[in-house]
Amino acid sequence: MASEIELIDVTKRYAGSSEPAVDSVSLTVPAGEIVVFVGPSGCGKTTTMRMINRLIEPTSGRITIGGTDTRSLDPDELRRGIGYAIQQAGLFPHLTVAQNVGTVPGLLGWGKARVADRVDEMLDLVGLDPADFRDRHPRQLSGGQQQRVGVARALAADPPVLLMDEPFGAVDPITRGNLQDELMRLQAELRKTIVFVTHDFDEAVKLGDRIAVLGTRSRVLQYDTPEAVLANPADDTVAGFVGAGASLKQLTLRRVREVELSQAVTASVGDEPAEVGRRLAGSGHEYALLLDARNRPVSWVHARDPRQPRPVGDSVSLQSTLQDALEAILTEGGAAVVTGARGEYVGVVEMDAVIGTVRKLRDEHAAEVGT
Ligand SMILES: Nc1ncnc2c1ncn2[C@@H]1O[C@H](COP(=O)(O)OP(=O)(O)OP(=O)(O)O)[C@@H](O)[C@H]1O
Repeated sequence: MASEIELIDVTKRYAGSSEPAVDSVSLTVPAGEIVVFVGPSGCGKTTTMRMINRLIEPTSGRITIGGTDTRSLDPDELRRGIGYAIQQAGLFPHLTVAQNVGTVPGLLGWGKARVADRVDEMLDLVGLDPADFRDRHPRQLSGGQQQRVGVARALAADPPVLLMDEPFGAVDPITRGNLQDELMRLQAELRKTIVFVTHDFDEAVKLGDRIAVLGTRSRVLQYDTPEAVLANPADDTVAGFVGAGASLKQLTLRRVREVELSQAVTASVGDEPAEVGRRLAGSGHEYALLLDARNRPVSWVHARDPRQPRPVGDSVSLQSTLQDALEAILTEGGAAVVTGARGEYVGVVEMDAVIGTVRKLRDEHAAEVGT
């Protein structure tokens, strides 16, 4: 069960600072969604996030979780109900992986056997073999493994709310991508309310159901879906943050199944070249796609040279992103073959269809904001 989080006019003034670190922020995080706070260093992301679990007490304003004012709860009790994952994982170095993951369930008074079961279930969930990892110490883990344990620990007591502060900030880009993919897979299953802090805009686009772009003192510059922020940055500051290549980034948000597919001229691998030539004649196409007995694409043949097939290299599925499709189009030179669940030919995606989709997206979002 997830809970909505609401920040109402929340301000934080640190003692001795003339300016507030967070100035009157109001924002609703819908239940079961990932909201990413993204903004430059020092803008107040961490302060804003930590006020949610009262690691930092707001100077004024109100925060509710599932409708309950957090000030009405004991801070320790509040924090046991909120998962918290941070950069460098923040594991206790002298405790084993199992003891780290079992910390909050232990504090909640769960019995030993139940905690042990839960630890194994959580390690499994984040892709670590419990038999191999439960008795290790954090120093015996790679950075990526430590981050996985950090996520397992945050989820162990099954909290409805998860706060994640640059949780994948300290690992290499490939591990980071894998951890992001895993978080998305977990979230599809768990549907927690997640607040995620990063200064990496691409990470925000990939993970967020919504993105809150924050400026100085945590002022909310734009709060919208990644599609809308990319298509229509609210002002120059947001545009600067979105950075170059906004249209290319949009391609990672759209799937091949959303694009109108074209049909290639097809023939069977065993067909006579003359038959292939007949099919191409008058079709307006230069190439035919040869399919095997199970309808799977094998090679392309050119009308002028039907005896010299060229193997299909890169193909995409209906679930692939348009970025993958574009990559395949460029590799294949013209069109990318699209296959279904069993590898069967479904259609082809062409450059024009990709361009058309990006243009349509931009028009839709332009219409929404009335520009
Ligand atoms: N304990 C503190 N006492 C005084 N000022 C603080 C304290 N913690 C943070 N600040 C100040 O508050 C502002 C916001 O800090 P915060 O850590 O929330 O920003 P951030 O956006 O998370 O930054 P980063 O991305 O660099 O982690 C900064 O100017 C910082 O110097």
